[in-house]
Amino acid sequence: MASRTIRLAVVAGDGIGPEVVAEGLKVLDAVAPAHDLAIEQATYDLGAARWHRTGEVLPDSVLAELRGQDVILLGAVGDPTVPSGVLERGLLLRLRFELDHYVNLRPVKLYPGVTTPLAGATPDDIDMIVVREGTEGPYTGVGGVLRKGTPHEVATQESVNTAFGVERVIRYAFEQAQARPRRKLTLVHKDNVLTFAGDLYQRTLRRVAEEYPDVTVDYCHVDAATMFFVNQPQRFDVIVTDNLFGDIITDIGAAIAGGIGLAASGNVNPDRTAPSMFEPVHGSAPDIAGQGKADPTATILSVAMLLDHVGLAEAARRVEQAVSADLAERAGAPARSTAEIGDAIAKRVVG
Ligand SMILES: NC(=O)c1ccc[n+]([C@@H]2O[C@H](COP(=O)([O-])OP(=O)(O)OC[C@H]3O[C@@H](n4cnc5c(N)ncnc54)[C@H](O)[C@@H]3O)[C@@H](O)[C@H]2O)c1
Ligand SMILES: CC(C)[C@H](C(=O)O)[C@@H](O)C(=O)O
Ligand SMILES: [Mg+2]
Repeated sequence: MASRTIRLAVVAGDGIGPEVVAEGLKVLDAVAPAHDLAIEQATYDLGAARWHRTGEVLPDSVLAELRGQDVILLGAVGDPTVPSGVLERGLLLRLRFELDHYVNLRPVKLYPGVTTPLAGATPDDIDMIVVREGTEGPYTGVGGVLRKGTPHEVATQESVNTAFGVERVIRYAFEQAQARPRRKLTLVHKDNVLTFAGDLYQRTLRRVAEEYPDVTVDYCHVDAATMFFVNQPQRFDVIVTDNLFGDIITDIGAAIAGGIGLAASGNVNPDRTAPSMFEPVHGSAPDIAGQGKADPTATILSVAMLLDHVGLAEAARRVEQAVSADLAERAGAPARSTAEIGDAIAKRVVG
């Protein structure tokens, strides 16, 4: 009998979600035996198909079951046949909010041999962690619409930032920065315009910084940050930022580190009061769904983050090394299908 069992909830979701999740699970199954790990897997049918069939997005009973799991692996949600926001807000964001995923952890890392659009950039130049706030900011849904459909319509969407929420994500970012060789933390915001929220982030950063004297603190407006991602990515080590800015800069991060098919993430509840959820940064990619073209690497790297989160650092390293070795051989090689990439990485994990 395995010495460790993890209860894993799988929400494959829409579009390429099921395709990439299948490969993530393939690699997880491959790595488990060597680490004496058993996976108790529960699959949850959530997403566009269920919504069409039943009108349900995330029933409370399913949410309650998910709370009882150790960890969640999610593919992607969203479908062109479902009104925009129904699944994104009702399923994905509801999970992040209800399970208190206040850290959205998004590494931006160029692996050796991967082609980047940044001329001359090396893996040393692109190696950062974005700590994106996950439960506040403009994502809370506060706001509304007046006189809808008239020429006098007014739509508001407020950014909600609490002292409690800002401090806990900043503390987490300091811990990340302190554990890395460069020990540098950059706040990315827009405090010259968003003066209330930006000021709360700035004051909190400076107060918490006193407890981390060995971490260098820096600030960058988000518009400038998008530019520096492209022309000076080595400026960044750990970034802490609000929910929306973090969403945007991590797509840029994915692009500079070899593409959205490689970008992994974790929706982390650091206090472990509910299961954390790991998922690729990308969406359901309806333009390539069902064609075996999706790159499952982001999901497989998210599985590595998942393993690390549940305390299996050695297994996580093994998966990351297998991915890195696979990536190193891709340049110039013929394109492979989703399953072929998953097979190759699973084989390396075992071998
Ligand atoms: N976390 C999530 O579940 C999540 C994230 C982003 C978008 N979405 C949703 O996904 C749907 C599509 O959104 P979008 O088109 O803006 O973003 P997207 O990330 O799905 O796709 C953007 C582009 O990247 C490509 N791409 C994405 N993942 C890829 C992969 N693994 N391999 C190769 N190419 C890949 C797509 O083909 C597309 O051209 C929308 O409904 C959106 O709301 C969900
Ligand atoms: C689909 C959407 C709600 C989501 C976000 O904005 O967080 C996505 O873009 C992401 O990056 O995970
Ligand atoms: Mg996004």
